Amino acid sequence: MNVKEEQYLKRVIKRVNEKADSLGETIDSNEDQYKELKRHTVDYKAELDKYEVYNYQQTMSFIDRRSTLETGILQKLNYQKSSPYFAKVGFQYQQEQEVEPFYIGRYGFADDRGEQLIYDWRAPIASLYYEFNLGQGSYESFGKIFQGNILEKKQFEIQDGEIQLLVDTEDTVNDEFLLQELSQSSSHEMKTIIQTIQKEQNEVIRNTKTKNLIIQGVAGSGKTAIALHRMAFLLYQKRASLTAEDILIISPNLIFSSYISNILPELGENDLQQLDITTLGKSFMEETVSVSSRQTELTEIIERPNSQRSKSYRYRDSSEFFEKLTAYLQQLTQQVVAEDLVLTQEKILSKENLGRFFENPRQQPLVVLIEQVSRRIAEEERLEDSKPVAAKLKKRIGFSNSLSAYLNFLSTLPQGCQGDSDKNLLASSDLYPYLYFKLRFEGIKSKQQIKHLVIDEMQDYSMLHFRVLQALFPGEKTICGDINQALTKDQQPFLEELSDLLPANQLVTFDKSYRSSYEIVEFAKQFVNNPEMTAVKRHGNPVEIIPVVDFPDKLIKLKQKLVEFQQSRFTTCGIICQSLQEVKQLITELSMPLTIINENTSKVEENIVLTTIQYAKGLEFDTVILPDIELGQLKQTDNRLYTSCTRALHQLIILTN
Ligand SMILES: Nc1ncnc2c1ncn2[C@@H]1O[C@H](COP(=O)(O)OP(=O)(O)OP(=O)(O)O)[C@@H](O)[C@H]1O
Repeated sequence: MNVKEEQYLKRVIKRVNEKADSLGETIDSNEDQYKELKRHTVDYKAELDKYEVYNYQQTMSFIDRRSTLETGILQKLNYQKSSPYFAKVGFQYQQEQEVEPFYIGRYGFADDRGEQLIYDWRAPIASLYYEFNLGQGSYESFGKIFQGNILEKKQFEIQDGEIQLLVDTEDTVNDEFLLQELSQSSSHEMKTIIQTIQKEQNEVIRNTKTKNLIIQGVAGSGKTAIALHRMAFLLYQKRASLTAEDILIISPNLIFSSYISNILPELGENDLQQLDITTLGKSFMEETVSVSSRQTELTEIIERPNSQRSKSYRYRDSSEFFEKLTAYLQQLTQQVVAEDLVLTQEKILSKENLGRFFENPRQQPLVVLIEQVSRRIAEEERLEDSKPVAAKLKKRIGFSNSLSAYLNFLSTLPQGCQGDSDKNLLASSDLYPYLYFKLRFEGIKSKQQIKHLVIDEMQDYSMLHFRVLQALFPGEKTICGDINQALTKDQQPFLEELSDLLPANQLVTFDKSYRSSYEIVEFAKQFVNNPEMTAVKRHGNPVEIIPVVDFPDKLIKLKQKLVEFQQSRFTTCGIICQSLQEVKQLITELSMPLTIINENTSKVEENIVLTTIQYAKGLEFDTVILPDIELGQLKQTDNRLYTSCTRALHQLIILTN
């Protein structure tokens, strides 16, 4: 029992309560005022002129907006009543005698007298907690560096207004706290990690300078968590110029979107917009053509990697495909300048001179370039109208729109690689190649005013995806993923290519895994070639490998494990299959409440989940069961097996044929 800290906590909670009570009263009186105004406008409808009505409406909308704001503040105060802060730093500024205490919490709090009793975890002063051990420390605020000595660091676990745990720590974040945090059971929603952000993670979260930040990290190293905390930090830091509407997250599927959707609201910010890559791509298409499902293509590539379809889909990610696409675009330009241009009966522009107009260092879209060139020719040759010139040049391309030109390009590809796009249905694997083509052919107007793009699971996108995204969203980006978790391809030159593509980038690498127990990380490491990967020293059960002889035997053993899970302290279990076929078989045989995750699943309702790695990636479960692994698979490198194993926090069970 630390009397001083108990007293401070009481004082803070008292002030929070006072503020919450007074705000509660204000909200109630706002509500009364709103109702009163509404009643008045209804009762006196016939007598009010249009200006009075307008005035009433304006006042009501103002009250409404104020109430929304105040209700948000009240929610934060209610949280603070129970758990106002989690850390304290005692800091002695250089050349000062006094040691000032700073308490750090999820939200900041100043009482009515303006005394800052709690600092938001994103405030500059909180860097002292995340970045420094006891001793010398500094932080930057408004461009000024404040230096001094950190003489005290405490970490708290406060629940229901009571101190449950209090430790003095010399380090940045105390290990005991981290381990306690990591040993908790998971839920189907991602949690905030503000209490235990690690030094190297903090540097990324607080990085405001890098335009394109790329985070390559081993499974469970906190990439997604960090990317989201970084957004919360930027929203706080740049609140005058950045709002939640300015940020867009590209997420791999619906279930992942729902898994991460509560982080920003928990941190007191509005939720961020999320879109999958196909929906985003489709929003840039003016044509009324449909686009097939990316998830169906991914399933084909994962489950039948050698089928002709898979080869054709994967071909679109290859450098050969990109070279052919670029060459085709060049050929179209060549066609435009291949012959002399008859301007009038007397005037002919030689093809050599025409060619000079078409030098294109700024890589303008071909159609735009033709229009510009036509205007220049008309000006130089004193023609009345540039349109007939443009029409003649466009005719030489042979296609009136990007889609027909792109479909023609597909027909020039080697047999078996042409794919199955047509004028009514574009294959998902053709969507971004097509958008790239369109960008270079007639251009795409960027509609969205997105200032920051977050791309998670970067390894599952091709360079063409990134080329298009960079062209459409030239602003800031946070891109994270793990090349060893690539679902569909060998990603060796991926990071180099990505770095070359994005200007002003910084690549950060994380090797420490926080999600899984030591035993699980050590086991999973054998499936990838990454000796750098390390685990937090949090021990758990050994990985269980259970041989099964046939399907009925498998069912018995699987059911038994599920019963054990239900009796354990764990709350979430993921059964991750190698194929959809296995999922289908298990659905009919496992007669118990479980949630099947597929393309359309947006919420997990049950504790047990049945799915494939395509949908489980990015997620996590206390217990993971892999029901259909061949013994031979355990002896070789395998991205998908690595990804599957690392979904587990505490327990990994593998049933082998
Ligand atoms: N500093 C931390 N303190 C507490 N928990 C952490 C910390 N860093 C990461 N974690 C936890 O580790 C788990 C993995 O985090 P996250 O999903 O962000 O990792 P990831 O690198 O995106 O994983 P993957 O690539 O395997 O999907 C989460 O449960 C997260 O809360």
